Amino acid sequence: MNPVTLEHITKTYEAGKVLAVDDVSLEVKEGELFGLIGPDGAGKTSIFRILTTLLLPDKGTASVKGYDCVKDYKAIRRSVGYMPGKFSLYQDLTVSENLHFFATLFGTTIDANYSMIKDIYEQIKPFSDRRAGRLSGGMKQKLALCCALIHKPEVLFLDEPTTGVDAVSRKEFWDMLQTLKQQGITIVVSTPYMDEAVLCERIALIQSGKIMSVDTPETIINAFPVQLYAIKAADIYRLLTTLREDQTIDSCYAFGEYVHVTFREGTVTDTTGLKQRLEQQGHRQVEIKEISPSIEDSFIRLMQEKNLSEKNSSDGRKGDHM
Ligand SMILES: Nc1ncnc2c1ncn2[C@@H]1O[C@H](COP(=O)(O)OP(=O)(O)OP(=O)(O)O)[C@@H](O)[C@H]1O
Repeated sequence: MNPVTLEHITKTYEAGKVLAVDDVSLEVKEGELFGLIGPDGAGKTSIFRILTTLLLPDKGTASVKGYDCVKDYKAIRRSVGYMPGKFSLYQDLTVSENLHFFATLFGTTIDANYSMIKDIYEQIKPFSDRRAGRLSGGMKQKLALCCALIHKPEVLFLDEPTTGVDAVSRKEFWDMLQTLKQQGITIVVSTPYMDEAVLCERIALIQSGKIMSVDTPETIINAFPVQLYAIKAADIYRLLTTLREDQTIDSCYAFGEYVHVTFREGTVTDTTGLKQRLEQQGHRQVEIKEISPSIEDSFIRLMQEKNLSEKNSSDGRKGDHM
């Protein structure tokens, strides 16, 4: 049996008014580094809290290591490690006091499981007498990871561990996850940073509580159905407005210094013609090139398709009442 499963999990708040998780089914495989990728409010934390038994689902079933997330909550709490999104350690306790505290809570000692945290703890050891509240973001994150690992969990849940952390610490953190994975721990990690998706073996793209796609990052990228273009001009904002009005263009959105564009199905993709039209409309330094999509492009495409199908089904329902 897969170590993490969700079957038709739904979670609402405020007496059903806020739909946070919408009929989600997922399986995470043994020893996998699995990413839950989505923006703020997508439902990632709600899913983590259900899997770590801190929240009850409205509907559906979930299990971790074969234990039911509702009935077997005690067994789950013993066998998982959880690093919540918000910094969860005791700010007034020192680094070593925090670690001792979490070890004691799980009925173990730092010495007993030191091999588990050694590589990470060695990096914060020089600050072992410093209060957690006075550590840098990257250090706090390393300490939180040590505390989540101190009882040798079989499954590790990390909710947005790199949010608000500098680029170097983010890189170091992902290197640590790769090392932990090699020790056989199943890791489920969430992030709003699309560039981190490619560091996972498989990912689920989540938006408004719905899973839009689950696969390897590579397969999701390869499934992008059309050719993508990047267009640049001296005035990027005016370029975006012009492109939105162009009848041949299906979608366009700002992406760094470029606008990413796909053409409508059935239209002849004439980039030379488009360049000329843009220049005739006063755009300067126009550049158009074919590019390969990134996970972020795939996410945007899936989101647009989801919105369109929801709109069509809602229009259909309205039509039924007429
Ligand atoms: N206790 C709550 N009461 C009401 N609404 C909530 C509550 N917790 C979460 N929500 C709402 O549920 C939706 C999903 O939130 P959730 O925290 O699970 O998403 P997330 O992807 O983890 O985003 P974030 O990073 O912002 O926490 C959001 O619309 C959020 O505002």
